[in-house]
Amino acid sequence: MPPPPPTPPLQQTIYVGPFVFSESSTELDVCPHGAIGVATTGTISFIDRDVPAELNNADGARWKAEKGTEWEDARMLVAEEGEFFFPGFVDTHIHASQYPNAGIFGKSTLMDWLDTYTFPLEASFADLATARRVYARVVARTLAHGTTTAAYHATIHVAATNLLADICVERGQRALVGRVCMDTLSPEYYRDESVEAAVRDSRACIAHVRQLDPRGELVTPVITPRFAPSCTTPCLRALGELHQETGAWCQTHISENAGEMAMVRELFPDSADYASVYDEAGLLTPKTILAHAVHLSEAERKLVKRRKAKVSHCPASNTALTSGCARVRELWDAGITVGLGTDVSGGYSASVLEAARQAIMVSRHVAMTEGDGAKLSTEEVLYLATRGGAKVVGLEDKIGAFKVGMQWDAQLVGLGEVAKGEEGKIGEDGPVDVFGWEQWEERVAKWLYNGDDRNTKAVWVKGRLVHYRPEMEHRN
Ligand SMILES: O=c1[nH]c(=O)c2nc[nH]c2[nH]1
Ligand SMILES: [Zn+2]
Repeated sequence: MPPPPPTPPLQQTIYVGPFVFSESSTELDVCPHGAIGVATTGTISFIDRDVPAELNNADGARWKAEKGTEWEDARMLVAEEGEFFFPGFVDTHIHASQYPNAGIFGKSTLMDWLDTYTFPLEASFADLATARRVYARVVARTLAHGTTTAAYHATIHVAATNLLADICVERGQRALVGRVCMDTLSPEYYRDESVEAAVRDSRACIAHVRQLDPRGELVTPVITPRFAPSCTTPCLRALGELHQETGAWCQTHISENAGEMAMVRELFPDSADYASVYDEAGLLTPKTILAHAVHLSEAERKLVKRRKAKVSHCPASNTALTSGCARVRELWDAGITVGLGTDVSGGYSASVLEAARQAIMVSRHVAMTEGDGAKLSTEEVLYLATRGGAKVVGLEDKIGAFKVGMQWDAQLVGLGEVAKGEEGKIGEDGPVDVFGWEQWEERVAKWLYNGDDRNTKAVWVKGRLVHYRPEMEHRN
C-alpha cells in the first residue's frame, strides 16, 4: 500500500472520461464521453455529457475556455483506456476495531464468535498504540477499496475512539464514528462500569468529534449501543435520551441470529419484539442505522418503516457467521431504506464491492427457495453500495451520485484490456480482463463480479485525492 497521499491545496479540476452512477435502483446512468467540473469546495459545478474526442489527447484549452474563464486554469484528469469514474462506496456498518480479525472466525456463530474472537480484540484498544496501528490501517485499506464514507463502530474506549475520528479527518475519509456502549453480559474485563459511565464516555466522544469538525463536513458522532443483549434497559433508555438531546446518529445491531433473538425475548419479556426494545428506549428514529435485520417480522418491518429507521445489509457477515439470509426485496417492499455493510470482522472483507457481490449471491440463495422475485441485479446492488448507503447515513443530497451541487466523492475504476498479441500475459491492471467487445453494462458487471482494489486507481472525498495506486503517481 502506498504511503498516505500528499494533500495539496484543492484546485479546480475537470475529470474527463466515461462516468457511471445509479440513476435509480434499477438503472445505471452511463456517459461514455463525459466531463465533470469540480470546484475547490469539492462540489460538482458542471457536468458535460458530450465531450469532444480531442480532449482525450489532453488538448482541451479551447474547450475549457468555453466553460467560462474560471475554468481556464483548471487541472484536467483524463481517464485512460478502460477507465471510468464511479461514485465512492458507502459502508454503512463496519467495526474498525475488529479489522485485525478479518477472515478469522472459524466455524463460530454470533454469540461464541463475540466471546472467542471479538471481545478480547476490542479490549486491547485500551492501549492507544494498538488503536493507532489498527485504525490507521483500516482507514487506509477501506479508502483503497473505494470506501469514501464509513459508519464505524469503535470500542468502549474514549481515547481510542477519538483517535479513530482524528485519523478519518487526517486521511480525509467521511465517517460516522461511534464509541460502543455495553453495560451487561460481556466479560468483566470489557464492559461499561455503569449506565452513567456509558453516557459520560459517549458524551466525551460526541464532544470530541464535534469539536474536531464543528460543521460535520467529514466526521460526525454516532451513539452506539452494541446490541440489546449487551445493554440494560436503563442503559438503552439513557442512550435514547442522549440521542434526543444531542441529535447525534444512533447505530446498533438487530435480529442477526436465532440465539441472539432468543436472548432478547428472555431479557426483555415485556417488549413485543426486538425492534420494540429499541423503540421503547427512544432509539428507533430516522437517524438510526440497524445492522443485519435478517429475521425481522412483518410487524417489525412496519415499525422500522414508521420510525424511518434505516437498515444496513451485511451479506458477507451473515453467511460467514451462518446467521441467515436477509431479504432486501422484502425490506424494500416494506418501504425501508437499505444500504450495504461489510461488517468487518463478522464479515471477512473490508471491500464494499465484495459486499455488493455477496448481496447478489445471498439474494440468489433466497430466490432458490422463495422465487425469482428475491433476486437482486447488478444495478440494484451497486445502488445499495452508493445511493442506498448515502440515504442510510443521511447524505443522499451530497454523495452517492454525480449531480451538479453534489460532492466529488468518487473513484477512478480501471479495467485491463487484453492487448492483441499479449493474450498469454497477466498485466498489473487487476483481475478483470476486458476483450474489447463488451457493452458498458457488461464491463460494469465484470468489475462487480471479479474486481478488487487493484481496479480502484484513485479515490477522492469532497474533491480531495485520498488514495491512489502507485501507477497513478505520474498522473497526479
Ligand atoms: O456483526 C456483529 N458484530 C458485532 O460486533 C456484534 N456485537 C453484537 N452483535 C454483533 N454483530
Ligand atoms: Zn456488526
